[in-house]
Amino acid sequence: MTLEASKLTCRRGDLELFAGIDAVVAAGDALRVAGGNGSGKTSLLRILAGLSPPEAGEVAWQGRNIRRIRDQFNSQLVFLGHALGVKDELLAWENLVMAMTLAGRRLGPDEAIDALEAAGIGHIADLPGRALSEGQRKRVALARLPLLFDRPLWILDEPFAALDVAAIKDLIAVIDRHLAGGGMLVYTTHQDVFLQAARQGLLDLGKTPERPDAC
Ligand SMILES: Nc1ncnc2c1ncn2[C@@H]1O[C@H](COP(=O)(O)OP(=O)(O)OP(=O)(O)O)[C@@H](O)[C@H]1O
Repeated sequence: MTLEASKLTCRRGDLELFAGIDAVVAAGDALRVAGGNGSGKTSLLRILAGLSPPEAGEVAWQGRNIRRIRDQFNSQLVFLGHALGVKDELLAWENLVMAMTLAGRRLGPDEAIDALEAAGIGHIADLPGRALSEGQRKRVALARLPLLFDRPLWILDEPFAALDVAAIKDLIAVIDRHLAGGGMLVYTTHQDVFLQAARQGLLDLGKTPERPDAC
């Protein structure tokens, strides 16, 4: 299994965020995308997940352009972006059911509550999204991960942000299990975290590019 990015260029208006980016992620690999605020990390992750088109270059899954195998690619992918998709009006367990439904999986209420308990947040299962703290919302969103070990490619934007020390440790354990089972991870973080993956890559986008007309 391989995700391969070739010569990716991303432009936002007049600003070229990055150009000529190459990356290969294979089974068991973790690739960290680093860089300053506004350097283009989220933009790159969205391109790798097929959510935005690159200005130039291509992303291939198993050697085929992801735009040509969209459904097949999506069935192999877990993407968790800044917008966690936790709805204010749904209870925490209902949010998990909804996330799994969107991933094409049926999850019953008891299974959802079990999954939240396993994630250490069973006590908030019956709270509506609007009553959750930022870290709790994040943990509700992350609770889908152990249910999706069979999806090889996880693309996670700032998964550790807003988590407390224990939750970070739990998430590292989930990710390590995913990678040990041949899963793949592309992620961003502003915190240093220590994963067990044998092969860990770093793609540093550097500082925020200056606008061409900046003085
Ligand atoms: N839809 C958009 N339209 C216009 N500009 C955008 C859009 N999305 C992002 N940008 C700009 O592109 C640049 C990179 O944004 P991006 O979110 O990829 O950065 P980042 O490296 O993830 O930043 P951070 O570390 O702050 O999360 C920023 O200057 C941002 O304002």
